[in-house]
Amino acid sequence: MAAGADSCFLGFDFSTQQLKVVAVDGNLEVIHQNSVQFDSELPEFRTHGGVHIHEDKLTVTSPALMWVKALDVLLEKMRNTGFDFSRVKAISGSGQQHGSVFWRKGARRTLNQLDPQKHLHHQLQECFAVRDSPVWMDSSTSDQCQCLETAVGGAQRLADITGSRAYERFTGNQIAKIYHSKPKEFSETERISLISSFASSLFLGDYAPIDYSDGSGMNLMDIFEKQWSRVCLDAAAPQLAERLGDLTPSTAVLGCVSLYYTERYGFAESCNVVAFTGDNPGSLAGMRLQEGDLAVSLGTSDTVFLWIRGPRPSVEGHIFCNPVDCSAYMALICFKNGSFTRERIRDECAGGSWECFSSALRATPMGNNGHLGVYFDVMEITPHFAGVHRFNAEGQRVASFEHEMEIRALIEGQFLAKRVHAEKLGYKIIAGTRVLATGGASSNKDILQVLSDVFSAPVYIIDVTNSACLGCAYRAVHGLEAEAGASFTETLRNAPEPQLAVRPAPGAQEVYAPLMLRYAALEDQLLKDHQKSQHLL
Ligand SMILES: Nc1ncnc2c1ncn2[C@@H]1O[C@H](COP(=O)(O)OP(=O)(O)O)[C@@H](O)[C@H]1O
Ligand SMILES: O=C(CO)[C@@H](O)[C@H](O)COP(=O)(O)O
Repeated sequence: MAAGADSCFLGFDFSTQQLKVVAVDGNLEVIHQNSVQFDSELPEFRTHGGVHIHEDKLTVTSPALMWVKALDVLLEKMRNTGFDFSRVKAISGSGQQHGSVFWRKGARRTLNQLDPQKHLHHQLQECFAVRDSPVWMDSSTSDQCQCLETAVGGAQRLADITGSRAYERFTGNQIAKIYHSKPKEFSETERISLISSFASSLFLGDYAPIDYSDGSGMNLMDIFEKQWSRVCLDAAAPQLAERLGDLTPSTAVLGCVSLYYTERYGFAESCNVVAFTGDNPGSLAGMRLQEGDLAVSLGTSDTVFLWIRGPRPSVEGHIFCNPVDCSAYMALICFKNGSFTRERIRDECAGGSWECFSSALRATPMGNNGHLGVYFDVMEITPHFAGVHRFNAEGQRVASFEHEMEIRALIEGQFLAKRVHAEKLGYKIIAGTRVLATGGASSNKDILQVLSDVFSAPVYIIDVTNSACLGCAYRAVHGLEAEAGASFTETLRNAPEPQLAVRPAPGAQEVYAPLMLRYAALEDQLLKDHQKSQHLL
């Protein structure tokens, strides 16, 4: 790698609950980490878990200005620790996927003329035509999803173009909802960004393009042609192409940081901004996923993702363009009931302590003596139903489990679901399979042990639980070399390898192989019951 050891690269992650940053030096060693928690450090925005859940329980938004203020606070925290911004050669970053920011007419001029004497949030407060941005947890756009699928010729046809059938959180459907429900705000909008491209716009002092990988999560982009799909744009809203701007390769250098950052924080004028992307694509880069590996991210959402070459989009799961290799793809499955559900069960069954939660996992046997649970506190994405459902070893529904059993049922249920759905996508666990874990809950070894047992495969972790930040610091390094043709793997060959965290316990395969079949059948039945109750069958 070309950079000297005294140079440095930053990776930001605008995720659901916090803004985080990781800095690596020219030897790819992590030299700084910092974060801003939205709920506790920016209480004036009154978020819970970084979001506002509206009265209908379906609409979920976050104030765009909160993310701007978080950046003010984060950069000041870094400066207060003596962080030397003049060493930074390039930055990149990621954002929670699918969320959208609606810039008001005139916002571009404000971005172009940022005054280094003032905070960003003071200057940008009038710049959003829609103050509360829809985020990935929103599930209020079923009607728009139906319209889009009808317009293109069905769910599979939409997946063949965009990599996914219509999903409520996907940006095109969210834009269609805003167009119909807030026509005035829509007409005042000059640009629509994803959270990732909104964040890079803050650094560039100008509108940044949406990258191919995060752009794949919109139901608007043709993932094979890597351009907007005319039929999808037309189905969502008028004059959308001009409001979305161009798409860009995820490895592209977009320009240099604006004067605001050089004058206020001492960044070098030559500091490059490499395209920002989605947090899951960022994690793929951070874990340096190889073909054959399976990554499990245990953040606010839980996701499973894979590196793939010959994508075959289907009506389950998503195909995104690969963020580090333009000729490849990634498959992703998202589960909405992740950390918040684990926190609820921790509070109800383990006195609010992760240590007690872990003790319960250690005290209970693999397979939970046949007790199985499905814990969907909110409408799940994969599969699409809600509710808490508990079953005893005989398959009979029961109303409750004792505390320790409940904790194991939750974690086993979450991981059985991941394996069942990964295998539905065609993934096979074979000898040599590595499961790479990341996200906040990957710091919990007892949770990782269950993951390893359910998948009957060793689990690896990287030092930094936030692989999206690390991945984006790596992408910043690679961005400077990508134009000359260097591959991500070559550029990152000296980065630390993921470390083995846990191996499956003896006998795990025998316990979980039959449980997987049982879980899959149960989930199918619960889905059918839900569809019947909604008159969908
Ligand atoms: N020791 C732990 N055991 C299990 N979960 C944990 C532990 N520590 C933190 N977490 C979970 O990590 C979550 C945050 O994960 P993170 O990946 O940072 O989220 P995001 O990137 O979506 O903001 C918290 O909501 C919390 O539930
Ligand atoms: O919707 C998805 C992926 O499709 C989520 O994974 C979001 O990208 C949110 O990420 P976290 O904040 O939970 O990491």
